[in-house]
Amino acid sequence: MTRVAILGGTGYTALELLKILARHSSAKVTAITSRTETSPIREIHPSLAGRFDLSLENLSPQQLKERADVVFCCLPHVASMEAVPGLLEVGLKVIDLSADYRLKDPEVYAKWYGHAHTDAGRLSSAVYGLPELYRDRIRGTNLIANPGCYTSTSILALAPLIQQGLVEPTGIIIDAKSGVSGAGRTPKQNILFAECNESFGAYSVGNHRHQPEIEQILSESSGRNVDVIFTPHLTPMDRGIEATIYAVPKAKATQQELLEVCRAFYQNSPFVRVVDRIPTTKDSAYTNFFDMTIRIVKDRVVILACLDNLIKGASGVAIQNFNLMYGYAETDGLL
Ligand SMILES: NC(=O)C1=CN([C@@H]2O[C@H](COP(=O)(O)OP(=O)(O)OC[C@H]3O[C@@H](n4cnc5c(N)ncnc54)[C@H](OP(=O)(O)O)[C@@H]3O)[C@@H](O)[C@H]2O)C=CC1
Ligand SMILES: CC(=O)N[C@@H](CCC(=O)OP(=O)(O)O)C(=O)O
Repeated sequence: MTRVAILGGTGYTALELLKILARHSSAKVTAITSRTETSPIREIHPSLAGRFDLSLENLSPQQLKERADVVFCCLPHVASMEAVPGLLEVGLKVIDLSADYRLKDPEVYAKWYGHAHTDAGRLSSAVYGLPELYRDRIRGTNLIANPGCYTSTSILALAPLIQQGLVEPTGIIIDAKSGVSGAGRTPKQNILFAECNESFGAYSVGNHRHQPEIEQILSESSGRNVDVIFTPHLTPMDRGIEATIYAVPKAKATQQELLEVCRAFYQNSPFVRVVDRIPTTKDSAYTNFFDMTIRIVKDRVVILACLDNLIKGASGVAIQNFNLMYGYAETDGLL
């Protein structure tokens, strides 16, 4: 059994992690933290009643080390890079769900997050936790930078065709839509029911922080200089992300040939489904699957992709990373 602690236990990603860990063959949750709450976890997340008896606690790194082997850090960015160094220093492994260790360049981080990086020395060694691209690196690391939800959708959709030189790496347009849980459980005005219900719109146009993350990972993994326009939208659903992506073809290939390239690329990836039909968010809701298809429309390749932002976009992929780090089956807890 691997002993697991969760930081930020009152939030949505923590809840999804706990639901998955409850059915994992080899993980035992031994601590769940909060800065302020001390209630039993079943009172904060009633769906966990009967599954976990733990209460929330405010624990130091040393106290966590006595109880756990690995920590899932479910804190907001900035708060996370304040917590992670202390956890690593006492010898814990860390899977960080925030954005704090995803970008390699601290200046790019400061520009997009509006905050100087306080643990910049670890950015080069943290491993980007997208198993479909970096399975081997994930196996040997102590610090996982778990990907963002829009980012996973966009990278998984584009990586095969960019790596194979089948679409131009520049001028790519990613038109993405997210359910409201993507914004977390911490209250904010734009996610109040009366603001977002029956309403739909774009936000952070041209300046969303997932744009440099998508470009960094697609460029690094393909060896090409990838440039995208990323436009996120908030849609009045609980959960799910859909991305419609437009790219210029670089070589002559039919729709079926492009689908076959993607199927071959993901043949050893149990959570990627390259399908013929157009996927919807309901197909992958509450699962760790990523669904994609391709159409050719006039002179563009159009990729359509969906995942559940809280599972494949956050807590599910975090468990995939945990499984790889500890040598468990990649699907443990997730099917
Ligand atoms: N929601 C999503 O779909 C996705 C989220 N992520 C990332 O995962 C992380 C967690 O997200 P999510 O669970 O949705 O967030 P929530 O807002 O639901 O929960 C975050 C938790 O962190 C704690 N917290 C809040 N502010 C601070 C702070 N300043 N210092 C320390 N702890 C704090 C809170 O717990 P308490 O107040 O009890 O201490 C809170 O419950 C974030 O970094 C997010 O960007 C990544 C991919 C997708
Ligand atoms: C709907 C919504 O608000 N979504 C969030 C993305 C959630 C996510 O993946 O966040 P991190 O990259 O910070 O971990 C946003 O646009 O900020």
